[in-house]
Amino acid sequence: MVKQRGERVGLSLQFLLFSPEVAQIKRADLAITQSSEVLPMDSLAAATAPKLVIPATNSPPSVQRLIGSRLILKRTGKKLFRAHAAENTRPRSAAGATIDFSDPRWPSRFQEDFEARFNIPHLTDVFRDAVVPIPSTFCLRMRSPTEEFADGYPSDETWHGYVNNNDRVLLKTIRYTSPTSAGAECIDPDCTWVEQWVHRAGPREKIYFKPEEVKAAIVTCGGLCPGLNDVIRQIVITLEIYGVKKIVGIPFGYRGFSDEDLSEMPLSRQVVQNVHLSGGSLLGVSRGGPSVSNIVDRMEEGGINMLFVLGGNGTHAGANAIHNECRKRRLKVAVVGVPKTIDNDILLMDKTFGFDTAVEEAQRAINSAYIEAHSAYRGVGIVKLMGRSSGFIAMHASLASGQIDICLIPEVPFNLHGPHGVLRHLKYLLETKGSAVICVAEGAGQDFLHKTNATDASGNIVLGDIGVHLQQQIKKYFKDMGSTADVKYIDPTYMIRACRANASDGILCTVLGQNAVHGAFAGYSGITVGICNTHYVYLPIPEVISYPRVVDPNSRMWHRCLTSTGQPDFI
Ligand SMILES: Nc1ncnc2c1ncn2[C@@H]1O[C@H](COP(=O)(O)OP(=O)(O)O)[C@@H](O)[C@H]1O
Ligand SMILES: O=P(O)(O)OC[C@H]1O[C@](O)(COP(=O)(O)O)[C@@H](O)[C@@H]1O
Ligand SMILES: [Mg+2]
Repeated sequence: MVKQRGERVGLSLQFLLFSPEVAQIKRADLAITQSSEVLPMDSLAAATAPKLVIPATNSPPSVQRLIGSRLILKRTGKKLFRAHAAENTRPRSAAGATIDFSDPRWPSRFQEDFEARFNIPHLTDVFRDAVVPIPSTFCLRMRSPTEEFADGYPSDETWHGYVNNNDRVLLKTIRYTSPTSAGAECIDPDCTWVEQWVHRAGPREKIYFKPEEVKAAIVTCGGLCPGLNDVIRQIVITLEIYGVKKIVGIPFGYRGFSDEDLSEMPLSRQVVQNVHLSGGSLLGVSRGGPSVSNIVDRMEEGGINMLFVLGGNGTHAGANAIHNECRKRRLKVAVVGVPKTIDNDILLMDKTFGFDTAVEEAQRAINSAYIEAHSAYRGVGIVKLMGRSSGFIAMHASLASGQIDICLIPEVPFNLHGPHGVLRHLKYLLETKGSAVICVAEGAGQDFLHKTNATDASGNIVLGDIGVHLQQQIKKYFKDMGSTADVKYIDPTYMIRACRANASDGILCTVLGQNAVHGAFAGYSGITVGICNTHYVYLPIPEVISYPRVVDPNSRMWHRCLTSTGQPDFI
């Protein structure tokens, strides 16, 4: 299972610098990750580009100057942490090789490493010359494909709609000139500009599958997310435009590959025509399921040679394992992912589909909580929104509504009690405004809750209900002081997740779904599609799932959220 690599612990800088752990790591190079976590450079996953590397020679005050006054220390487990810290080597490039910043060629070496990491696997890596491409059949000249391509493949060589295999998209677009600049993502202490290019998505002029030889399957895994049906629909429609006739849906996630009582669902334009008009997944979803080897057995038996996998981090880990297993068995199969996560917790992408819809739908719950709180005597509204380890929905929904007084997310530690706690601030709000509204992400404040260590079928930790806990604690706090608070708790999470996609997500789903099919026909496998800096790209799966994307507590966006709510630090 893909898990977060370590426990995150919020600490003040003062404490961080003098804690025993840091006494150790001060002798090693420190990496500041994109989410402002600090860890020894050596323990940074190969796939992780650090925001900033602080060489071991930097004194603590300069660390303070460089990264501001609040940090999250990532413990990778004490033993591992110390073992790495003791090694004290030079900063590593993104690919894991050490970087010697005194070597003037380090930027070009870093760039080469980056290119290698973001290279996207292709069928010809394994089959060399055995796979001969044909001109693309993706064109609009033949709208209703003739049976068996009796008149040859349709093609349109005059159409300038194909993407060149060498086209690239710039992954990072800001040239930071100082590591102290807001949100700075620097490789070295001087913030040297290094271009980081990734592969552009889109239809290619040459394709590596004959449409009549394709059997394509689509599977949707994990939890629901607005837009799943839109993506399914676009994949089916685009496959048909290429001329594919055998398209099936795998029912109920990876489980559909193994359960005897579940069978493939034939798909066509006719079947999917109106599916985007409702939420959920036409195919059904599930967590858990069979082993990768069982899945590939079933794919072999069923003759599936294109697999489109819609899901989050876990699903993509599965997709990558399926891709590797197919390679091991020398199967000419394209496995392409489409990231589905309402939490928006996949790395490197501007956003994932369903997120916009979730933020929009959350407005209704927030507005209701506001009205309840505002109309009650000393009213407090609480809205819990999804976000297992990432508070993007809560942050964006709070910002969009302008009705939230306190936003709590998993990335930013907080106290409930004490002079700087949430409860003390609530008291102040009730005294000054008469009411207050709290928006809390489901993964926030889990330390306050009883841990059961229970996991779901996919191995994800089952979270405690922070909304209920807040409600109880607020009531008790005011009762204990002989006062009162009228607390109303709204949990709209499943109502939000079950919505159909809004117009902007509908378009995102369309482009992602179409590009997934283009990627498969182009012969790529083990890739996923995403939007980076408004352009669509193909990324190798391991790069986007090495850890969940989280809100950077030092980011401009989180700061905007704080200025909007007017909340203090709760530490
Ligand atoms: N590391 C992994 N390798 C293979 N399959 C995995 C892995 N992690 C999760 N899965 C499978 O992926 C599916 C979805 O995972 P889950 O974590 O529930 O949702 P999501 O993909 O949204 O994160 C499940 O069927 C689960 O068994
Ligand atoms: O109740 P379920 O189905 O386990 O889903 C709850 C989870 O779904 C999510 O919205 C998204 O999770 P996935 O991306 O793994 O589907 C989480 O925020 C939440 O914890
Ligand atoms: Mg998950």
